[in-house]
Amino acid sequence: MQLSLTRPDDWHLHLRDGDLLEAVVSHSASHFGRAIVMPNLKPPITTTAAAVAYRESILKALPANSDFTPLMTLYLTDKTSPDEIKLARTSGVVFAVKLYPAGATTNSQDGVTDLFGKCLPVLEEMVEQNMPLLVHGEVTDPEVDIFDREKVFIDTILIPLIEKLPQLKVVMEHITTQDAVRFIESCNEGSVAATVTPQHLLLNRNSLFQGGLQPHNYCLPVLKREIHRQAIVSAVTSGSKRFFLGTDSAPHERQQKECPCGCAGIYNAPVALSLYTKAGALDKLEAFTSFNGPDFYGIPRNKSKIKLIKTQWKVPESYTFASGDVIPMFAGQTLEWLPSSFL
Ligand SMILES: NC(=O)N[C@@H](CC(=O)O)C(=O)O
Ligand SMILES: [Zn+2]
Ligand SMILES: [Zn+2]
Repeated sequence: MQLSLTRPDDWHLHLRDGDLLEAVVSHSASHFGRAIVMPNLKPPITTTAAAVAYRESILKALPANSDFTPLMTLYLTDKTSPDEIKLARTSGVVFAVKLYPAGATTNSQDGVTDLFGKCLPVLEEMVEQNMPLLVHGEVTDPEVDIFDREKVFIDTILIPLIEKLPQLKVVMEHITTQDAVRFIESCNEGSVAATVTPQHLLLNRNSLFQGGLQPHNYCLPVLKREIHRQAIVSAVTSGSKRFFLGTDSAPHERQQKECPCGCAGIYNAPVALSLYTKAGALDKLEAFTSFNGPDFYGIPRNKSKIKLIKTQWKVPESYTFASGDVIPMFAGQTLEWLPSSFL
């Protein structure tokens, strides 16, 4: 048995840089046509010039015959200027601007401290340029319980934001809660959408503690209760155009995960497509993986196809690269659908 899908895109991907970029990029390039590449490097990609240079290094790291296309993003700071947004638009290679609330996640220390106080002129220019805002949707107030940070972000930032700028295109990245699903469904289709990761679709917060602390299941926003996971599954299998594939594949070397203060991020690029099939409703899969994303971003769907073959395969325990080991999501487990090469 096999499934044929229009070649999918990944609308939320961390490719890193240097040795790690070289190590991981082919895992994404072998399954996906395009990917929205996150800008949270050290230092972050805050200018169009830096995005153009980063794009060049990604293209250089690709296998020779690959036609994978990186879609670049800018990292929003308190100091980003409206002119930078104009430059981004004219470059033709920057497709979105990413909002990291300062301190919310990996490499977010240069992020935004006060969105409405500092970034309104930039957001207005983004409306002008039809440039989407991608959000890591969590508040950073240490008083707010970590499991509530997404809901509080919706109530205190996202709802006021779309009231102020109803024409701004917004993607709520890596949604984790029933609250986020309801919020997205309440917004205008075509203006506000969400990406869904394999981990938030398949795992609940028990996976963090199953038989002991499981650092390779730790990501941000942190996994939530089962009722929230079920809401995410319903959203993805409903056929709604507002939800699309964004793996949030976020490689960290093993030592950075298995240590006293481990990094947040799950490496799922090699297994993501297989894992999304586990949500069920395979008849709805192609819209989620291959149609809803390009339709929202206003770019053409891919023309080529990829096959998923129904056969059992074992996920490697780890990938060993020159730069160190990276442990994939579902390491050592058996999966049912194997993505094959392009048709
Ligand atoms: N998701 C994560 O847990 N980590 C991401 C950052 C992010 O997407 O928030 C990373 O860059 O490692
Ligand atoms: Zn994030
Ligand atoms: Zn991410």
